Amino acid sequence: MAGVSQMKIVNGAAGYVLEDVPHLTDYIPHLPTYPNQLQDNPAYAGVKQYFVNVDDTVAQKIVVHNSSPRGTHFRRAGPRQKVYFKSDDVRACIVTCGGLCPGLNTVIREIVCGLYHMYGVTKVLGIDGGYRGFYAKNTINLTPKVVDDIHKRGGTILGTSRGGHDTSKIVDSIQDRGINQVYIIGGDGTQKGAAVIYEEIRRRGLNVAVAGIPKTIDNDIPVIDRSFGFDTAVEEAQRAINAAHVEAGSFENGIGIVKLMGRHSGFIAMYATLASRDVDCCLIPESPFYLEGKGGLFEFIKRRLKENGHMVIVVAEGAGQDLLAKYLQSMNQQDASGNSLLQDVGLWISHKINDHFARVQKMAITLKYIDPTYMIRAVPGNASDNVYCSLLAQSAVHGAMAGYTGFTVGPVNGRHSYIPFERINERQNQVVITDRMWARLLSSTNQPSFISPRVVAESKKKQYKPPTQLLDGDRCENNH
Ligand SMILES: Nc1ncnc2c1ncn2[C@@H]1O[C@H](COP(=O)(O)OP(=O)(O)O)[C@@H](O)[C@H]1O
Ligand SMILES: O=P(O)(O)OC[C@H]1O[C@](O)(COP(=O)(O)O)[C@@H](O)[C@@H]1O
Ligand SMILES: [Mg+2]
Repeated sequence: MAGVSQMKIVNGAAGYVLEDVPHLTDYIPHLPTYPNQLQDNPAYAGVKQYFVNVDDTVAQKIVVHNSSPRGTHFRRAGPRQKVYFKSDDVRACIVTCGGLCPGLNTVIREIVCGLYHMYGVTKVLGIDGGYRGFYAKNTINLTPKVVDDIHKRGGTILGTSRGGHDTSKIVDSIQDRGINQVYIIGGDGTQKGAAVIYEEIRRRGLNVAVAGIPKTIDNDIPVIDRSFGFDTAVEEAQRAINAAHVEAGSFENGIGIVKLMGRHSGFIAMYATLASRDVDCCLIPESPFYLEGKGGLFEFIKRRLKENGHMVIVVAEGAGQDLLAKYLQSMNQQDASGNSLLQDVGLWISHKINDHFARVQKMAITLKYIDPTYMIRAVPGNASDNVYCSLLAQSAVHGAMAGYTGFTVGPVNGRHSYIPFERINERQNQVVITDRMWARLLSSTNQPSFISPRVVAESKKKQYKPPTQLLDGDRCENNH
């Protein structure tokens, strides 16, 4: 695209590649620097080598062979010895966009407290109601006192929205308010919005750092190990699965169906299934399935009911949409952000199962459908997500103070890194059904793979690789 800055790529020895993030000095040379005041902070005085070395980078792939090139790396997140902002000059703002996610308030809290306690920054504005809040709403002054206990609440104290991204109005507002650090918390759509905001800021030559913090319960953001809120959502989903199991187990031929969020990525359904062990079948968008005939869902349900007398099915909201489109008239509706609005696969599948067992099998079943929808995301972050959110927020603050911009922060193989927007926005993270994690799921539920033996044989013939090949998925959790 014309006018879009190029990703900074640095090549090194033995196939080393650094996919670097932009720095304010790339387009505003000779910016003054200041010593990082953290070096005088008693809390960090005892930390051996507290500052990150400017050359530290994080490898994207950590499973390598002796002949492998060193591969792609990202800049390591963390505090730098030199900063590019004087504390008194910083005017930061925080915005939350897209759907809710456990931990949003924790990230807000830790950005405010991180700026205040680590860097002495006192001017932090909250943008009310997502991107459109930049130009259509008032701002909120955020201080450590205001955010003190917000991490205990679900949602976002700033409010959020879909749609309403108007780049030039947003950047006008940033400029008019004298904001020089923009913290943008949101999912795949939001990070795309952050990338165009960064480009416009750069085009105008503004001394403004743009930092993205990836949020989504769907875990559909690539490169990073996982997105915050995902862990909490999987934990909350257990409650729905437990209820489905209890209900199903209490009736003869009981079937419990739980629909879980996951528009294009089935991570919540997959992890909730693996965690629960009560699930007999998990259906996700990445793995097409069919209902009738040999190897189909109906045949499997009949067998499981015969063996166990009851069963639990977990279905991700984006699963089977192609099947539904065949039966129902596709409405092709979109939300304000342009995300497609899905048909209710849970209701549809419940209806199909009821109908099949009544009409074709002439067998009495009791089916209970549970749709916890927003209950898995409108909750505060759990302990692990809260710690994770704090690290994300602090890494973002360190990056912006050090003059980095146009980046999303996140852990890559456990090490927090600054990742260029291009890499975050180029694709969606999805369950790789040829990776081991999905195989683990299949072996734990013993459900059909819904792939015919002929297709498996043909794809094996086509894609034969030596048995020691590295797996394709770039995320460690898929490849354990
Ligand atoms: N391609 C895009 N360019 C600019 N802004 C976008 C783009 N996609 C989405 N947005 C904006 O990002 C915000 C959040 O997007 P949405 O898809 O609703 O949620 P999420 O960020 O959680 O995926 C919305 O305000 C939307 O207008
Ligand atoms: O009803 P809403 O608010 O549009 O949210 C529904 C969608 O939000 C999600 O929870 C996650 O969406 P984002 O993280 O992309 O905002 C999806 O799983 C779900 O499809
Ligand atoms: Mg999204």
